[in-house]
Amino acid sequence: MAIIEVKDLVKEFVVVRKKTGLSGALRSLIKPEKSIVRGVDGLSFDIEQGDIVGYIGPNGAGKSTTIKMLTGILHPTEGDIRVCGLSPQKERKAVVRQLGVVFGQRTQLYWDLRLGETFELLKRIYRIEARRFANTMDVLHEVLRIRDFIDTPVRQLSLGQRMRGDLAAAMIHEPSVLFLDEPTIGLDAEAKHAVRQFILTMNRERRMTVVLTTHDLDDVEFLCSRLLVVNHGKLVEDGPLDDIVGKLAPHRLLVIELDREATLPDHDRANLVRQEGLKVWYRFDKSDITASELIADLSAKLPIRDLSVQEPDIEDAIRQVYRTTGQEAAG
Ligand SMILES: Nc1ncnc2c1ncn2[C@@H]1O[C@H](COP(=O)(O)OP(=O)(O)OP(=O)(O)O)[C@@H](O)[C@H]1O
Repeated sequence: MAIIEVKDLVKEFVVVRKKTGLSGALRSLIKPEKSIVRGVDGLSFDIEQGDIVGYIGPNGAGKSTTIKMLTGILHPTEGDIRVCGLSPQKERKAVVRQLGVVFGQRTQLYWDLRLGETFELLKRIYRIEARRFANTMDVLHEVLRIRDFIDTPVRQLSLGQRMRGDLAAAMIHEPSVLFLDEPTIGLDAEAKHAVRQFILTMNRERRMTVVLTTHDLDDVEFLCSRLLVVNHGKLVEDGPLDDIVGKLAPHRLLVIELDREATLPDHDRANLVRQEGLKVWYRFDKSDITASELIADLSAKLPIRDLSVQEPDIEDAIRQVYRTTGQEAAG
């Protein structure tokens, strides 16, 4: 059974259109002009236990609204959600025990407490038995190296330390699902690496399901077995990163450096797209011919000194999904 089930989910917001000028402001006050914004527009998907799923899309696509509904913070306008078989809205307390939530842009730690005091407080809130708490803390110390700043007040932590503290706090009650909203935002390369390693470790060792919202495609590449791409509140792609990129950008380039000038042969499954001196570029589709077949064909006809295969740029491919699906949804 899927650990997260989402069916025909819709969230509408009522927004008041403000008029300009004094008379407009007065009119808005007396007779406000309201309109409806669909933040989420008919989403359906399932997530299996132990998956790490990247939930991505451009600004305003509906990611945070979805996460807020999955965690019970917002109520859907329509549709059904089950997390661990429970409704986050109707059985909020029971669901919250199963969830860890981290928002990269906003700490959930207590600003005035030392980090260790925050953990003690959470231990009481979740009524965690002392030995279990000590074991979890040992694991968290090992993976996140939080011992160095456990006695520092939260307000004095660096962004990277604070994020490690937030991740640890989200894990204290050993949740089955972890929701991460931009967990690497603003972090330096080392801190990003630490966060990503932590997510992988928790996933592998505890079979923890992770739903990750991010604009950082390195997070996606490093962590996610599956991507859900949303745009204008709708699901527009669902599958492994490689499949999505392969579908949108199926072409690869074979870059050949020649030993000397030669007549460049045509190929029925690859196109010669560029030539500069002794360097030539052939474009081919991975589903038509493999790189090794093409290399074998061409090396029989060309004096090759060196060669390389250029994969499509992931960032370009994802930008293309956002652009094309955005136009479709708007049109
Ligand atoms: N409280 C609200 N009132 C009115 N409109 C809202 C509210 N919250 C979200 N929206 C609208 O719903 C849509 C989806 O917003 P959401 O914050 O879920 O997008 P997002 O994908 O998380 O974007 P970002 O990547 O910028 O964080 C947007 O059009 C947004 O303006």
